[in-house]
Amino acid sequence: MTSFSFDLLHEDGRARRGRLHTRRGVVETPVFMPVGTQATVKAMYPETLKEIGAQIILANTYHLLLRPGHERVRALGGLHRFMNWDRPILTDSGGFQVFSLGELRKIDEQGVRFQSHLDGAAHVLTPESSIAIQEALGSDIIMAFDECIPYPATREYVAESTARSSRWAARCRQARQPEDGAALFGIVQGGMHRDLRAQSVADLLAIGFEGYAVGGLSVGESAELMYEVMDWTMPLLPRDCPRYVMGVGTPENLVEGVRRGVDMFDCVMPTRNARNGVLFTSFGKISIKQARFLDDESPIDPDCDCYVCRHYSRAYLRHLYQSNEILSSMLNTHHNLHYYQQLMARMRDAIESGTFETFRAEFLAARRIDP
Ligand SMILES: CNc1nc2c(CCNCC3CCCC3)c3nc(N)[nH]c(=O)c3cc2[nH]1
Ligand SMILES: [Zn+2]
Repeated sequence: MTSFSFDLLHEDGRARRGRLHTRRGVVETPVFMPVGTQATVKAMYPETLKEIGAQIILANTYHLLLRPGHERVRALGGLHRFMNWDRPILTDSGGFQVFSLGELRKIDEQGVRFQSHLDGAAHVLTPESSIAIQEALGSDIIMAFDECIPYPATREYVAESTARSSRWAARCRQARQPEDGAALFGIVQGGMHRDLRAQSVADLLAIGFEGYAVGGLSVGESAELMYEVMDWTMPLLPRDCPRYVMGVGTPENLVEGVRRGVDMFDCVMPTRNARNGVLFTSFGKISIKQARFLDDESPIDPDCDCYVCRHYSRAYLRHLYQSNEILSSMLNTHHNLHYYQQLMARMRDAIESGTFETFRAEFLAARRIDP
């Protein structure tokens, strides 16, 4: 059983070009991971995900625990077989979704008690059960069970919650089955406090993980504050381990995160925005429902070489969206995910050739909206 490892191949300033070796294949970093909440990246065939360059996707403990149930997925051969995706899958541990989706919930030392947002049934997630669920799903990268601290929060709450997440992290390490080749990542908390972030990193390093995520960001804080927390936290993490910032972000966030030494990202933005008709381009976002696209025969982005931009006009995509056609979500998602993957591929190349700062300057200069 090949175990998990990370190669640091190039550095350009604090930007890093690396390679993850997982039990289900290699992942070139920096990488953007499309979100597949309910065992599907919405509106995308797995074959199309591969065509646009997706190397690894996310799934979620919270959703799959509730439906169809992790034991059912295990009995059906695991998540990869279930959804016909033979590349790596990273699973989040469920805590974040309990807070952002679940109804009534109660958090204590044991874990989180909550009611299903589907049928109100009572459930409990603990560090031990979250790990067991992710193992049952067949996850290749398992996330520690943590509390994503809301923002804003009192310093006292941040300190207490972060200390509890550190205790939970130790329980996750203990709960992991030995050597099944899947990796376990710790998640740094600490809110927006430099000393509490440093304490959280120290706690996790003492336990030891194959990779380290920075949690508690993209929770309503400004981009500047998010970057400041990255500036404090990245240098404290081991240089030879992958760093993953959870729930981030816009194309600009990805460029600024890579510049600060982040290797892995996930965000629902490209897929969710696509279904709402918001499309990403090299010159900024456009909302395809606008009347100005009624007779516009040009592609979404003249600089994009994706299947959608090669075959369909803005006028047609606007028509599909206005008509609430299923193909609208399919084509918009295909283009947005292709844009995100291309952005990451360009950053990987730029770091390799030592031209990341030039890439960043050109990326920022192009951000305007066409008249
Ligand atoms: C959007 N902002 C944000 N997301 C965060 C997430 C979720 C990341 N995305 C998970 C996918 C979405 C559904 C299926 C899996 C966070 N997750 C954890 N465990 N901890 C965080 O601090 C944490 C923090 C986060 N901030
Ligand atoms: Zn395109």
